[in-house]
Amino acid sequence: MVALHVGILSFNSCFPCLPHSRLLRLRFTKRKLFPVAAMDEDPIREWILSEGKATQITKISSIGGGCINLASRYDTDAGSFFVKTNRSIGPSMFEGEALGLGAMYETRTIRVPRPFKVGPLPTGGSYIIMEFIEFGASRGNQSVLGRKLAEMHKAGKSERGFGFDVDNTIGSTPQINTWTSDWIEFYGKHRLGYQLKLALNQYGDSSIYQKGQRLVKNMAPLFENIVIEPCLLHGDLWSGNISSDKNGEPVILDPACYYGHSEAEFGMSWCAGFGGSFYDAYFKVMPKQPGFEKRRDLYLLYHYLNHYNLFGSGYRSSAMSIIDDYLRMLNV
Ligand SMILES: Nc1ncnc2c1ncn2[C@@H]1O[C@H](COP(=O)(O)OP(=O)(O)OP(=O)(O)O)[C@@H](O)[C@H]1O
Repeated sequence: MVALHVGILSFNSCFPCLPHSRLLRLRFTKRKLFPVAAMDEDPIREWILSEGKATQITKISSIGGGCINLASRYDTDAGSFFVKTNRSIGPSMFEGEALGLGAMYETRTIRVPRPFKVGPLPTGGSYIIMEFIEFGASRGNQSVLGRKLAEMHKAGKSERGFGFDVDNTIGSTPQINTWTSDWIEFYGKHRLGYQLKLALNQYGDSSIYQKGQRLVKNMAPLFENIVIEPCLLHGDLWSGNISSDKNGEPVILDPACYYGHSEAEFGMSWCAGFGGSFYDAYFKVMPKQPGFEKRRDLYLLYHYLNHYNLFGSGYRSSAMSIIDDYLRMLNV
């Protein structure tokens, strides 16, 4: 198969009986019909065998676990690569993932797979190639995870405010990351407001929409007496996206990165199993801010609303009771 990537020679080996002139004609026709030349027909192989510095792909095996994309391991003489493909969605989703992984990788704090390449598949859809990580058996040490996550929050700073260079997705829901200088405005509009609008459009749920918007307009007192600096967040930190490498070092995967309030990172904590040692280690590096406890549910709310929008009414009551509690607490 490697030979397929070296143009006329490889063609020759596939059609050994054709006279040279016929071969050239065939090659020409093929190029005309398919502007993407043979070398580009499998851009994943092409990248691995060029910039990936491999001369041979020895094995390709599929990896289960993900819900949205097809995942594979490519073993080569230059090591292993992790590849995800999506047959219907264009490269923008993986570009968002690669930018997020790249930003986290650059902080040199917590381990994340290094992203290598994103592109379109010639048959439609897209792919991402990244560093393959050999996972260990355990979930890793909670206090190391807490410390390294806090180190990432501390190191990942933004000069453009809250947001990210591209929009990305949370699950399969679009996540809008328009740069905004004010956190309360960003969280109200692009996080809670976006999900509330989705619930209104999707389910006609005007009750949750109206109450939720009332909370958005009146939530400023929850942020009194704190300075909120934009920190690089993983954005979708739940147990399915947390692992450890074979040395027991924590690894975080599959991000929905943006620069936001550090506390928003705990919005998926209801599915993350963070224990006391995790939080103790985290707060040693990123001290707990006044009012942390009273904002906790506000950050869960975004993800409960997203689950309501993705998976239906089972999550509505959790979202609604958070909104009702805040409206009562704020007396609005
Ligand atoms: N860099 C990597 N190296 C090795 N294995 C990986 C790597 N990244 C992810 N995996 C494995 O592949 C599986 C699928 O990856 P991932 O969860 O990113 O897929 P996805 O379909 O994009 O995500 P999801 O459906 O969970 O949103 C994971 O459960 C994990 O076990």
